[in-house]
Amino acid sequence: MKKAIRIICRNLERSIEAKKLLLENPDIQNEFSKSVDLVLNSYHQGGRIYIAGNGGSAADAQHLAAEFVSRLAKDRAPLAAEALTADSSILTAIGNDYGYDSVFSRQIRGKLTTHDVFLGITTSGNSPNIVKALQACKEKGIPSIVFTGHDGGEVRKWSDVCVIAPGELTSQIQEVHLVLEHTLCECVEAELFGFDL
Ligand SMILES: O=C(CO)[C@@H](O)[C@H](O)[C@H](O)[C@H](O)COP(=O)(O)O
Ligand SMILES: [Zn+2]
Repeated sequence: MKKAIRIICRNLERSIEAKKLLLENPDIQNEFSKSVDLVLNSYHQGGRIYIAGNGGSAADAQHLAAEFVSRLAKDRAPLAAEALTADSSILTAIGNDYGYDSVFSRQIRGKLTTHDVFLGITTSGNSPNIVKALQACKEKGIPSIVFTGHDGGEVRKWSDVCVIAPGELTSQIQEVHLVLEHTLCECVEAELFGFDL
């Protein structure tokens, strides 16, 4: 029991430390602001946001898509958004027939237009299916954003906007990503629906 208390306090300190680094870094904040502009631009053109990630970041992709389509905090019209992680038939068919690295890139080729925007979430910045997804976006002229960590990894080379969350550990980076994701939705809905922030 005592051990659990020590660990929760340690983890809270770690989470606060990573978030504090973002609070003090205008370059990352500026890059984040570009991600809001890209998403707004897509909605203004009648497009939508498509989101993908692996593991905890797949859950984040679905969490964020749900908030766009349903709502974050205030009542408003639904916003079109889709997580590319949610259809087990599509994921298993592509995984089985073309390989796991292609699970997102093939959906991007099939579903997205240049009016849409893709958001990849990867703490390492090196998950091959996210790298391939960004390459597919480049090929098709689809705007792309990544929320990543560490030095930005491979995804940094292929994305239009790359927001690098501070933190040494995957969990810390994911906890910063969640703040970015909620803030992205909050900023987009405030702008589109005239909410005060
Ligand atoms: O949630 C966690 C760890 O907190 C894990 O499920 C984690 O998301 C998985 O290991 C992912 O495969 C990591 O992928 P990525 O963030 O490096 O792209
Ligand atoms: Zn996790």
